[in-house]
Amino acid sequence: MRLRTYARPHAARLLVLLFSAAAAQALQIVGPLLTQRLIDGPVRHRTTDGLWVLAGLALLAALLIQVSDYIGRRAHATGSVGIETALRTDLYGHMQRLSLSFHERWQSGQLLSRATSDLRAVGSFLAFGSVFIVLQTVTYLGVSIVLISIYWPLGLLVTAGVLPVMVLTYGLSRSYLPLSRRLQDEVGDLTSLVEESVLGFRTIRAFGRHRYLNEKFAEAAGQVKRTGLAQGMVIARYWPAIEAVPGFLLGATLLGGAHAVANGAMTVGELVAFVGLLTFAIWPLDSLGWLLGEAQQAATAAQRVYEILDAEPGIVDRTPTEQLDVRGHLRFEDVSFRYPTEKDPVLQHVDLDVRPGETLALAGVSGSGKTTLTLLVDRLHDVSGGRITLDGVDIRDLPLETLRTHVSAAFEDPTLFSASVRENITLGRPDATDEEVAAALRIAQAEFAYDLPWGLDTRIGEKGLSLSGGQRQRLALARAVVGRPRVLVLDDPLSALDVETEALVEKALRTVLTGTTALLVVHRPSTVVLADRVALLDGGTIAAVGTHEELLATVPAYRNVLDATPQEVPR
Ligand SMILES: Nc1ncnc2c1ncn2[C@@H]1O[C@H](COP(=O)(O)OP(=O)(O)OP(=O)(O)O)[C@@H](O)[C@H]1O
Repeated sequence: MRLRTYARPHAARLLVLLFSAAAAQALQIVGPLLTQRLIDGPVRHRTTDGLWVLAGLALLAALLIQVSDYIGRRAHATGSVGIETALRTDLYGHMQRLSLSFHERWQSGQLLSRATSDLRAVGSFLAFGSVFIVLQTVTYLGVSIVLISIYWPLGLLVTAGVLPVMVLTYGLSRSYLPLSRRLQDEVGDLTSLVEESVLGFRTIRAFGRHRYLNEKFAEAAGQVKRTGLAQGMVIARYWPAIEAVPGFLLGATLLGGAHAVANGAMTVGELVAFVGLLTFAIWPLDSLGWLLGEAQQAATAAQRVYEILDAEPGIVDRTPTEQLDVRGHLRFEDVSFRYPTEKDPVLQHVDLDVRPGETLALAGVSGSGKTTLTLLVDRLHDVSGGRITLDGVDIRDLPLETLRTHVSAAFEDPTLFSASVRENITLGRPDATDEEVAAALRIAQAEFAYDLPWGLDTRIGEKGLSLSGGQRQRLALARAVVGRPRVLVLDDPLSALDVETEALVEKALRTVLTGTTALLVVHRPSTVVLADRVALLDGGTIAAVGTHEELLATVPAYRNVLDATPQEVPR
């Protein structure tokens, strides 16, 4: 019922499918009825009178069946693809709106299997199964009425045949549904495993763990097999019984029909027509069982899809205020944050005041909460307590788009997309000019991009040209600084650079940072020099704030944090 909104725009096509399929079914019934006329007419009276009319009608019926079939199949194909596309687009759009916490909680394989095989099951059922359930029910009822009108005792018997089929199908679905859900979840886990091994191929090879992973895969695949087999066993238990019903009906019809003909209650032609029509009643009976199974599969798939569609985006626009002319005054006021999956907060009572144009470095031992703090500025996570303001406005009261236009970020792990260099750089600012892109590349010391085979149009990222870790990081930095954002959040963006390139990037960054408010996660003394002040994080709270020299002189813990940094290289 919830999916009907997706079926509604295709209602016309579904109706065409329903009517053309109904017409085809009705025309099929003409065959046995013409046979009856043939046997009880020309055959019985050994004459050719009316033979050509009957033959012409049979030919016409056959032609019309082809035409309806063509129309029906066309309607089905366009409807099914349309519904699936609409659902897939919505699902993808919704996944993009969902918060970082959602994506951290869900395995990507589970999302993938929902967006592919589950959607396919739902789309195909909406455009095919649902229509045919209606159609087969109507056909069954229609044929039953014709059978009752030919010879009511046998007609009633055939009509009653639907009852055992329904009972058996209900039993089948009760055992089959939980297995079907389990199988779909297990396929999701298997997809995650495959994805992980593809992405982590280098690490797996380097550690010689491919055998271990093969075993893990075999175990997961074995589980999928066991569930698939269990499903097969359920079908094996119920299906022969369901199939036996039409067989029994045919036997009873032949026996009862022969009696009726012998007693003169039926003509031979009527018996032949009855048996011929019976096959049209058997097909809906058979397929109803199968269609109901499809319906159950689609219901499970839809349930899995709605688990994503029903997830709240979490981070949304709250009564947005009008657009700001952002100066870049960033304040953390008694900010605390707890990951939804954790009991204890990661950040507590964080008070920071970063003035417009100021660069504040965040230092602290690993796990002290530096990255988490940077994620709050872009609202990738929302604070659990306190507030963050930009020019005095709570960032939750700013439209997300405004906030993310003014706040730009580069993370430690530079993700590049399978697109051109230019598209990667202008990801957050599609309207950036060539000059702005060139300036960003200069600042990030990423001018190597011009020397790539197709310059800035060279495709990089997955299935694109391979770049070194340092090159990727420089492009990610260029992406962050393009168009001179008001607020810049950089999480150790120079970690993969050699000493010389780092010095060059730092020199160029200095010019950007003079006019930009920046939060800079630092791990080594060389990067700290870019900052006007440093905040030392310790166990999620601010332990000290001051200039690099002040902290070096007065806070022993600060000296330890920077000294302990493994990448520090004498310069
Ligand atoms: N998605 C998450 N869910 C739950 N806990 C998390 C999550 N991400 C980080 N944490 C925890 O939050 C704490 C702070 O992590 P964070 O990454 O902010 O530290 P960090 O100071 O940036 O560390 P590093 O210098 O190693 O990058 C850690 O204890 C970490 O285990």
